[in-house]
Amino acid sequence: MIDVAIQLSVSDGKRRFDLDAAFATEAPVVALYGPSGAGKSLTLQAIAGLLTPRAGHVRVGGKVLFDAAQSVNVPARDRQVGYLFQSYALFPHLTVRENIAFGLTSWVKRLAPEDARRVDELIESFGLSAMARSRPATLSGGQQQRVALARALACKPQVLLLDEPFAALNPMLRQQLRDELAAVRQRVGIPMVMITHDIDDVLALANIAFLMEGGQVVREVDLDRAESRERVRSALNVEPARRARPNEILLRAMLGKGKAP
Ligand SMILES: Nc1ncnc2c1ncn2[C@@H]1O[C@H](COP(=O)(O)OP(=O)(O)OP(=O)(O)O)[C@@H](O)[C@H]1O
Repeated sequence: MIDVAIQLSVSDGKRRFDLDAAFATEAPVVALYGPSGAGKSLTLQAIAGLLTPRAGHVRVGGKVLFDAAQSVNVPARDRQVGYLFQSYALFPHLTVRENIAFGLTSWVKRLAPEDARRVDELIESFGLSAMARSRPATLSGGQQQRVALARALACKPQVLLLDEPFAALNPMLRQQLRDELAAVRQRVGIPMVMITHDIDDVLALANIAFLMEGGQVVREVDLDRAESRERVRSALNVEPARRARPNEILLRAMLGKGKAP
């Protein structure tokens, strides 16, 4: 269960943005979808504890991570949240293995034997064994994404937050890594909240999509409902003129961004 209701404002002196976002769902894969500047990244940062809302709450899997009324604000490092940043944010001077192990170590704490085993398992299961001693700059985009994903999972998160997980990848690789991510989610069994601009990501991975606009959640589409599925499935039979991206046309219509065919 992910239950988010947050109000916060950010300002750089000249501009101010007010976020007032709320959504709650039992669905395992949640997409936050919407135009640039809608407040999706700020929402993810507030869930992770990187930003503190002035009001509201963040509850994940029955745990209260933030509740303004009850003065609860679990520090980011204790939230058990895995965060995959848009550009992966890998440390260029560390090897693949060191990157994955990073959150499990510190200046004073060396990698414990059980953590080292976990890191090695992740390296193996993400197909990174051959490059475990390489640095990120020598890896392909897809390999870098796998390292970032393995790093996000290393500290056994209770939820995985993904900010545009496929944005940096070419279209061919994107489909392959969507499949891999779906398989990883099945394997680790934790919920995911994913930001995306790409309708195909929503269709391939999400159980529910929340459309964000102007700092608010303005609509939800339950992709598990038979009716929604039927509309998406019927997209495959639309006339040739619309065949370029039929899924996009339909989902845009459902999310209120255009006309249904
Ligand atoms: N510190 C800040 N000061 C002022 N405005 C900010 C600050 N941080 C973010 N914003 C603004 O808040 C709005 C929402 O930002 P956010 O990054 O959440 O958008 P987004 O929906 O994730 O967009 P994108 O899809 O382009 O990443 C944007 O207009 C952004 O410019």
